[in-house]
Amino acid sequence: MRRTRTMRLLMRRCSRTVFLSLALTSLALHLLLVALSPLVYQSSCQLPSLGQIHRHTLGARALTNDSSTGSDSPGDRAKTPLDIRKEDSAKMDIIGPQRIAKLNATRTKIDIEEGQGYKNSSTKGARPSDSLKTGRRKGQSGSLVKKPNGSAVSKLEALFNHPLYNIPTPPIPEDDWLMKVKPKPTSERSTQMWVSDREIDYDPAYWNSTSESHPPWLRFHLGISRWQLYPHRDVNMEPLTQQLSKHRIVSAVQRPGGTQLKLVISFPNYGQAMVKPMKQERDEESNTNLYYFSDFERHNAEIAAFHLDRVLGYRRIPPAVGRLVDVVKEIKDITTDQKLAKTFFTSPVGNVCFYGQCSYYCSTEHAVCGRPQKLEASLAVMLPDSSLASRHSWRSPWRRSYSRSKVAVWEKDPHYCNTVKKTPPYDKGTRLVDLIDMTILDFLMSNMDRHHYETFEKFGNNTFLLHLDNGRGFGRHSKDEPSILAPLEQCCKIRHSTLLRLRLLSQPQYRLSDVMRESLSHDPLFSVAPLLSEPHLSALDRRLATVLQTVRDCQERQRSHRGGGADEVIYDDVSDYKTSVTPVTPAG
Ligand SMILES: Nc1ncnc2c1ncn2[C@@H]1O[C@H](COP(=O)(O)OP(=O)(O)OP(=O)(O)O)[C@@H](O)[C@H]1O
Ligand SMILES: [Mn+2]
Repeated sequence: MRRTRTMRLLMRRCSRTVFLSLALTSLALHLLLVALSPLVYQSSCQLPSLGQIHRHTLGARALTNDSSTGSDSPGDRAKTPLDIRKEDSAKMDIIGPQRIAKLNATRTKIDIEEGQGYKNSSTKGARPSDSLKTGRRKGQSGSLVKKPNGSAVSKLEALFNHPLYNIPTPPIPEDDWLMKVKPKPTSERSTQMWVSDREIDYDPAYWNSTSESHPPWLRFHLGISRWQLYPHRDVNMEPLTQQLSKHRIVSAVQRPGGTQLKLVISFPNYGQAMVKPMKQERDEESNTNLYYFSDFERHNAEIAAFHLDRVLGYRRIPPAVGRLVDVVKEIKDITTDQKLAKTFFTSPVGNVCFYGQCSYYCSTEHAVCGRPQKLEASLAVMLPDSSLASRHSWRSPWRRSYSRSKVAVWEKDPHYCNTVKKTPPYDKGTRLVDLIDMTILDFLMSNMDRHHYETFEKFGNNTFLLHLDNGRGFGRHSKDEPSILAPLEQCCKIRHSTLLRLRLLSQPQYRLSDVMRESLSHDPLFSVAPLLSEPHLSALDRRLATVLQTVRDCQERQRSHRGGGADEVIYDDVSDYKTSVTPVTPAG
């Protein structure tokens, strides 16, 4: 009896040991698995390419769940593109042919009426955009409107709450995201162990599959889709712009290519930005004797263009913010670019200046100068490197001649659009109306320099157009440039969703100049001076009226030529809402 009991006791102890060791082995295996599968970011390539961009390697250390990049504010940890991918992205407002096709299956009723931004139950109580503060600021003065419940709301919030900016959409298919997060094959681990000698300047990168561990610039990259650069009410916008304007700059080099001086700077979390320095005072108008191709690039135009693009509901310009850069501490002292370093000097009044190397205005006479060291600049978040997401550059069919004597074909041939319409990629899909969207943006800011536009190659011809390089906008407020509208005038086509938003912006309760003033008041440089002077803001309203008049003229011409029938001027991208959409009528 006693022996049997001892045996049973021994057996129990033995099996406990076996279970314990099994559990320990399993735990160890799990830990090993976690350690060997850091998650990286890829489109066609993977994180090593990211390492190439920054001349550093990161992924090998992305082994832990520790999100201590030391830079993200608690607000960063809200909903991110990755989270959005996982959940129903019903709040994302992207108008594209594919999406519209899908909408046929998911008919949604929204009620768009003149001045009835709160009628849609789905947007009732919607949070104001995270990138917009609710507090009243100087730039908001006179821009408050009454909600149906009597409380006041800013015009910009009212605009962004409007159903036209909150069209429910089905989830975005996996292939419609520009970048992917996927487990990194373990074999590449060793290549990522290389450590740069300037490592000390950068934060350790503990990134994994959880979006909270990603820095805002990476979240921005992961949030780019086939139809837009970032979603409406992007919770990442505030942390992203905060970092651009405040983060320590650890590297500054000249960006090669292009005609004018610009820099690429890097942050400790490996984020990068394209920097354009201030070259012209806000209230200065471009010299009328300068051709558009020899005009200065303006830092405030880059910033204002980003705001305008967002206000128009396009979201096709990379976020850009203003910053007072210390030209000594944040450029001269840290640059590894010898060519750039050589061009620094102190002006007769003691300001630190530099001019860099480029084909236009890179000389002592055109140097950019700090006061005495602080220089205003625009910082635009860099798109994913082309080794990760290649872009196609398209020559605009309405490109100007870039010659003092030649005239472009479109300037001589009023039927030029008939040729363009038959030419790929303008003969199919939304390319033509996308180009006209861009035309409207350019006319509003009077940018004559849109010689090219870009698209992400991954999405082929069926995608949005990137509106990069907006520095030559907002040069003159006292004059409009009707020739910029040539594509709209000659093709007489406009996206319905664009037209509806433009009409909304022409109404007093959403007035374009008011929402732009308010939007720009959130830029850090607002404390130095408003990004756009009042005459520039008024010019926006005047030009918007011209765009709407051009559309009406087109419709009138069409009616008189062909009689009644369908409206061929409007490209119908909102037909699914037609039953419930009451057209927004223009003011006046
Ligand atoms: N935010 C960005 N991220 C990545 N690349 C960018 C970004 N903005 C611009 N670029 C790229 O850099 C190139 C040069 O920038 P940009 O056009 O603004 O400068 P530029 O001096 O005006 O050039 P150009 O004289 O050719 O018009 C652009 O053609 C574009 O491909
Ligand atoms: Mn340019």
